[in-house]
Amino acid sequence: MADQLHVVMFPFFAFGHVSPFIQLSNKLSSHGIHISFFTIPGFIPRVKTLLVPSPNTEIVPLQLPPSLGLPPNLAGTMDLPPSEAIKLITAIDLTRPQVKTLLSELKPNFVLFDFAQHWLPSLASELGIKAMLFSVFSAIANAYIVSPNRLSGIEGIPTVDHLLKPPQGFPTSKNIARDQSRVISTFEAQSLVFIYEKVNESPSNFDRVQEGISGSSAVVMKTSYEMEGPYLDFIKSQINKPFILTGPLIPEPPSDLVLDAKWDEWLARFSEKSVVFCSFGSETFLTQERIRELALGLELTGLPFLLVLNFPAKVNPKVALEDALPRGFLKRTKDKGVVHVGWVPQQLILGHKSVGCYLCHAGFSSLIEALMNDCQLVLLPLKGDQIFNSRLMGENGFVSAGIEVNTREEDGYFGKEDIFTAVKKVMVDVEEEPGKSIRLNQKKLYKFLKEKDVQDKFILDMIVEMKKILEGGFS
Ligand SMILES: O=c1ccn([C@@H]2O[C@H](COP(=O)(O)OP(=O)(O)O[C@H]3O[C@H](CO)[C@@H](O)[C@H](O)[C@H]3O)[C@@H](O)[C@H]2O)c(=O)[nH]1
Repeated sequence: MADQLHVVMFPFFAFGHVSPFIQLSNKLSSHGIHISFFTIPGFIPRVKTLLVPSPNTEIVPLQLPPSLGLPPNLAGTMDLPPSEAIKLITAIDLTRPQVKTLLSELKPNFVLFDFAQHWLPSLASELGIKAMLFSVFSAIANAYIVSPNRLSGIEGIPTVDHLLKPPQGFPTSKNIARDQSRVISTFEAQSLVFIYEKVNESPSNFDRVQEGISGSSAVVMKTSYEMEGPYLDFIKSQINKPFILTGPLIPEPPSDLVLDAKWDEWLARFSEKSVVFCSFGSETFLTQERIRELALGLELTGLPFLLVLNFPAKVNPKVALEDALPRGFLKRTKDKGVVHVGWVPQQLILGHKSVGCYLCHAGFSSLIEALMNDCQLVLLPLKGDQIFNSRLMGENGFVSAGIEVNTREEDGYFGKEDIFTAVKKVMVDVEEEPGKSIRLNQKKLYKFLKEKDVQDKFILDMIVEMKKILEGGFS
């Protein structure tokens, strides 16, 4: 089919990035778009369970160079100690010749790439292929962190003090601010500094994004006006490119449709919408102190809970968990709580009828998965974009469909009472404010996410925009 659009997907190889690229692939392939999905061997099993099988879709393995000593079956940053995560970016940079060969053979119309591959647009352009940066981050996070005017008037790497100030024109209202002038805390600003730092000769993530955007035919974002209107307007005012919004990309149900009996039976012991599911995505880890306070806070709520914890690579999870959990905790809570270490089928758990609340790090896909399953949100962001997702969704945010856990300005500390208070607001005190309004807003968003035609239109519009770009309607 000569007129079938062909799109190569080239995500950064961390699951939080691969996952939205898969969801977009599924939507596009269901509308007849041919998808070639680049991934590394360690990811193939997981990609296969989520990528809906279709004659329109193929997985294309990419080999990371062995010279960096990365594990051969690496499945993203979660398999690397945090200090080595940068190696994955370097390894992706080194795939450039391989990517060039693959793109010249595949001859797609478009390649969608991630924040790290700043070199991709020029390579694609040599081959007559259109490149588009697909940002898996929310507009609010993009607006605060990588808006081109972020570094205006700043010499060198921004400090925490610089990062405490939003870029000029960022839509702050007294609503979103932590106090009268600030959107984020000192602890949160500290987690952003690395984004602007060069590592050895490698460009900073900020510079990678700027270069990636500047070479793109359009910027593709996983969001919508309903969710992020003011932040989209701001980012559009800063970037002179067409924007394509994919909408929230409601995930297709995973192909292993059924929840393991082990989880299903345990969850089914509790009443409808009563269980607090608590997890932190694929690459966010809690310190021992945070684990202890979180566990005690969950116990205080008296609600049933499923707590999923993970630890950085090379840490012994059994030992780390034993050290972190309060003495006697597992015994005291054995009738109501489970603590699990390792991967869980998150979408299926959120979809279980007994799960009513999701306490999480505010990873963007995790938020959408919770909302589409009609779960209440308790937000405990720890770094980067999570902070802004949480401000967006939290009590005072534009969406205001969840509650943020109160944390300390200087070090992000929270105590068990902070967990208890936040959960109680959306799960117990539901006839009082703020729980009442938050639940109403959560329901509005749930309805928006469930409107199939509305969601489908984002993808139909995207296809129209892509055709326009090919016809020269856009640069
Ligand atoms: O045990 C697990 C853990 C995760 N997931 C899935 O993994 C995805 C995780 O998505 P998300 O929470 O958005 O991302 P993170 O894994 O936290 O990864 C990163 O990438 C996101 C961008 O997509 C950012 O928002 C996060 O801050 C960043 O940590 C979701 O589809 C989950 O369903 C599982 O199925 N099982």
